[in-house]
Amino acid sequence: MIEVRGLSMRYGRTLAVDDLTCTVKPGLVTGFLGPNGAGKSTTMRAVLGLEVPASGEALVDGRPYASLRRPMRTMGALLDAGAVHGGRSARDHLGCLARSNGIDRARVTAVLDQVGLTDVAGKRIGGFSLGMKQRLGMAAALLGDPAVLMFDEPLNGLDPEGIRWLRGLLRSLADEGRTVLLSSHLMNEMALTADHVIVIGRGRLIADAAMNALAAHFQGDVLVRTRHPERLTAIMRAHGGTVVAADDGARVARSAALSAALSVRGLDASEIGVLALSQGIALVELTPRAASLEEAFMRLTEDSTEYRSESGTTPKETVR
Ligand SMILES: Nc1ncnc2c1ncn2[C@@H]1O[C@H](COP(=O)(O)OP(=O)(O)OP(=O)(O)O)[C@@H](O)[C@H]1O
Repeated sequence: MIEVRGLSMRYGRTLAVDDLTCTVKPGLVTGFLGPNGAGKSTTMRAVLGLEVPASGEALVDGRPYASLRRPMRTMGALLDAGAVHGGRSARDHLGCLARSNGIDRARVTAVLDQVGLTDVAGKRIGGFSLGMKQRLGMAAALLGDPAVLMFDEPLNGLDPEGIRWLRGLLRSLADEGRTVLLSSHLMNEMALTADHVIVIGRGRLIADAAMNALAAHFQGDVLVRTRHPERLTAIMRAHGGTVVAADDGARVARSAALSAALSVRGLDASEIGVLALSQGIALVELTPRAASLEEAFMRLTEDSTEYRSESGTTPKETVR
């Protein structure tokens, strides 16, 4: 388990992490999401004890990482896949790590196999692609067979096959009961990878929710096009619908040119159709629209920016 409690991190005048509290639980793949500069890497560095917090703390299995007796056996991390000695072979690199951490040499062979690098284990790391370096970084993180794993943007540089492989690996690690945290700034990628998401914006917690709860929270709307928007809006509101003018877009058919587009939430398409019929209102279009998680993410992180510009503070909105 990883616990972050009231963590704040500063770089000079920049408050990179602002009173962040969250828990990463075992048995789940947890996505750590936020736009560029949100504070994900800084939080991960704090978890590894690489930065000193301005306040608060980050604990791994109940203890600060720096105080762990055998850190690599408790937690494996990959922050920067490029930060390896290019002159060594993959096997030598892992062998050195194993030796200096008192880890059985047999683990080197095991993790090389686990990440699919056995065939190139004797080659110099300098000639590795970014995807291969990501796999090597994974191997190093797995070397101590730790119960907690943390990866910063591990999907970067992987081709589609590599991404599929990594998703399978993360799933199997979580299924073994390990704690798995990975960061990304791409919500759609995370939707296919994570069971749970922690979203931050400008260093503050925006959402901490199961992936399916987040998807349900951001259900899509129904696009309704009619020549009688006022009457239809009134009847839909009377029946619990939330109605706003919809973005008409550029692709309005000529037959719909005189109509207005409405975005409706709280009523489904069939309910809207029945209400329109009951009032004798013709509909030009009735389209349920699914919100992608990428949109949900944009809306979540936009909210934090909006509040900031209005009041100078960002609220802690936890979607549950
Ligand atoms: N070494 C540093 N010195 C000064 N400022 C820094 C340093 N590292 C990060 N920052 C600042 O702290 C904030 C958080 O950065 P961080 O790298 O943690 O965000 P991130 O969510 O990981 O972003 P990305 O997705 O771009 O990696 C940003 O405003 C960034 O400019």
